[in-house]
Amino acid sequence: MELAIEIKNVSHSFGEEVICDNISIGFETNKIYGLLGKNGTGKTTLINIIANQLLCDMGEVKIFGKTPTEDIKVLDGLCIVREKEFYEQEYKVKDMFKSYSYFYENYDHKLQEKLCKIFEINPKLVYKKLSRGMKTLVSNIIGICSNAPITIFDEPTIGLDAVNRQEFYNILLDSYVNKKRTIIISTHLIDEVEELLEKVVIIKDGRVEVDEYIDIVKEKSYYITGRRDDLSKISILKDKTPTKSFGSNLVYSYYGDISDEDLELIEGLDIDLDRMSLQDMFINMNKKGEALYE
Ligand SMILES: Nc1ncnc2c1ncn2[C@@H]1O[C@H](COP(=O)(O)OP(=O)(O)OP(=O)(O)O)[C@@H](O)[C@H]1O
Repeated sequence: MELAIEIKNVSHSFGEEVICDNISIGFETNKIYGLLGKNGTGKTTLINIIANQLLCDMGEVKIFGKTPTEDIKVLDGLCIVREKEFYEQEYKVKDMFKSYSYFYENYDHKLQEKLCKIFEINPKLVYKKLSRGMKTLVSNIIGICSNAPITIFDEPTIGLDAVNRQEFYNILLDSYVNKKRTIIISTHLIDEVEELLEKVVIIKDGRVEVDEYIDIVKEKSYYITGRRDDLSKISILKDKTPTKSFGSNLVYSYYGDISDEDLELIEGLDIDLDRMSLQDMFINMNKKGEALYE
């Protein structure tokens, strides 16, 4: 297993606030990752550290086996796509494409033309006159056409309508199938990326909560429903708070393995075991569950 990015024991704080707390992740080559986390969990901070745009307090990041200090050229293999890029606002879109294309040795100009037609972007327009969604599309087109060995999309569908969101992900997948590379999509809109992802990394409270193949994540995500007294016999639910209750029935959301003893009990008792979607798993994992009113 070759690693495109190796994050080793990275910690970073802004003032007193710990954002990354000893994070270690290996992003493999030629896989599509979802980097998931609630607002403010540090996804962008981590991306900035990967891109060497922010120096972490501790730990190190290797790109294809080397830190940027060892070889600054490793950063050439990286394309970061985000809304707040430092684009020259007065440039025409076509000039922007041209200047960005120089950074990427495998930039696909033909695909760029096709994508402009599909997304109805007029390359002759001045960038600052584009709508918010169109600006996002320009960034995404650069990201797709870069063919960079590592492409990171930070919230790539901000401002896009439902049609363009779907179209963007379809095109991204086609492009990936045509040329395999490491793609990381940082988002909290999980439903729309679920089908695309091969691996999922979930960040919570500055730590890596999940780093797993999506099929395994799905296999380990359950809703467990039954009567309160039956469910009290299931050991994995001890000390857990139910997600919902209706009458004498409770629903628990559970992520993890289920022991054979618990499975036997579940089969023997009147308990339902249902799969939980990635989105629901993410929401339940991050739920605070505090009452709004006393
Ligand atoms: N330059 C900075 N100085 C101080 N605090 C910062 C700075 N950049 C980010 N933060 C703080 O670090 C935390 C993580 O921010 P970050 O932008 O990395 O989160 P995120 O997971 O990308 O969030 P979102 O999903 O909302 O974009 C936030 O509390 C944010 O206020």
